[in-house]
Amino acid sequence: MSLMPVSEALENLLEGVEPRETVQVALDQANGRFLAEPLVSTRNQPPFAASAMDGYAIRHSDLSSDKTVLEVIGEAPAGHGFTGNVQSGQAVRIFTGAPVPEGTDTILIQENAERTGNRITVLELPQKSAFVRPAGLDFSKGEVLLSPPLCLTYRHLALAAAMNHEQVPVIRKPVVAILATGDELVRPGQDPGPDQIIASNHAGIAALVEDCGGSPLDLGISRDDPIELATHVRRALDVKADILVTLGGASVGDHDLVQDVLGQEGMDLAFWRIAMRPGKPLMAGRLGKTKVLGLPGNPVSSLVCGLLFLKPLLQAMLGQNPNQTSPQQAILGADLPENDRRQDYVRAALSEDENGRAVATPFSKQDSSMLNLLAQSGALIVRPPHALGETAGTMVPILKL
Ligand SMILES: Nc1nc2c(c(=O)[nH]1)N[C@H]1C(S)=C(S)[C@@H](COP(=O)(O)OP(=O)(O)OC[C@H]3O[C@@H](n4cnc5c(N)ncnc54)[C@H](O)[C@@H]3O)O[C@H]1N2
Ligand code: MOO
Repeated sequence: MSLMPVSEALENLLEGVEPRETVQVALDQANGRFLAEPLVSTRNQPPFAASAMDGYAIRHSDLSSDKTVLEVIGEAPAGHGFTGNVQSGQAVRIFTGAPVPEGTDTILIQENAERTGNRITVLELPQKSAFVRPAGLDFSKGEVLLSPPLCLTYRHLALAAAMNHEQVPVIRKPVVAILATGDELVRPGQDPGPDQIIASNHAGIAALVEDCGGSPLDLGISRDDPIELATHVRRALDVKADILVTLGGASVGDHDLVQDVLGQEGMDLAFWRIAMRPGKPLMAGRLGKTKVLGLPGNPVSSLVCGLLFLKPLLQAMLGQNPNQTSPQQAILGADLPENDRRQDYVRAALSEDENGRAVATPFSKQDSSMLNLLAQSGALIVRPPHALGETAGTMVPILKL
């Protein structure tokens, strides 16, 4: 049986995937969303020369090496500029953020002025233009300040607000319909029958989808019954899901019906079975405009395939560079045997040595049903097909979890 290499499968999956459409969302809905179009400033910031300190707006040319005395002729709080023109020998009381009055060019901070009635004495000479923020210091009208690809965070949203955008154009969240399959499964919180287990993959994959910026849609659990499976699959198409993720039923057993049913529903199969462990029975295809990703049922296989395939697919749909999970290096913490023909993703504890370097120590058990070990793992050690045995202390590529 030939197995497709991981890199080829990923390339195949991402081929021709375009970012989803642009939607406008309010700033308070935009955190963590992906910017769809360049954001252009609609104004200068600050829009006027503004004081950066509380003090007095003065004319620098008035200052002399002797103690200069100036007459205070008015006040400029933030939001209320002084309207007059300041002449030689005059000053205006000013506060942080207020426009610098006409005729003045320098701010004398109040700590360096002694005030008596309407007069101030300059105690320390400021530099010319001290504490004046020129108009447009931060940015100017027409400048492109934010550009895709970009995941909007608090910093970008504050800037978008300062540019006077009430809404921002973001890429629509891809909808990922998630369908678990199997007679043995019940939802978390339910009482399983004697031969049943709790469906865990759904919770993990839904969280991964959210982390990646997608919108998970719970299609529930289908029994191992072709008619029930087909009904669930059609629901994913009815809601125009961008991706249908099936969990389980991907392998070769008599009750692994997923691929047959999807085929009957019209799926174009792109690939099935890849040279990867865990995750060999991974399947991908297309049902109309919906991408189909059939993840293996074994929980660790499901989640590792989610990380390696579903995540990049979502990144591509969100206009991001989908190669963000490139491996880092760590010191191997224990010997590893020779690898077979499947690229291996070895669950490993991550620690630091005395020099602060990352150490990845593989767990001795690697069964793909063991979620507890995956939860304890800090990294996956990536082992290419047919890698030779490696001894502790060598450098190995890892994917941090
Ligand atoms: N004869 C062969 N048997 C198997 C092969 C093979 O090549 N030849 N491949 C094995 C590999 S590798 C994997 S991985 C599994 C995956 O099989 P399926 O995708 O068909 O998954 P199921 O058989 O439905 O389930 C496998 C296992 O996982 C449990 N499961 C399923 N869904 C969930 C869920 N949502 N949450 C938690 N656990 C789930 C299920 O109960 C099974 O224990 O096939 C091997 N067999
Ligand atoms: O590929 Mo399966 O995922 O080895 O357990």
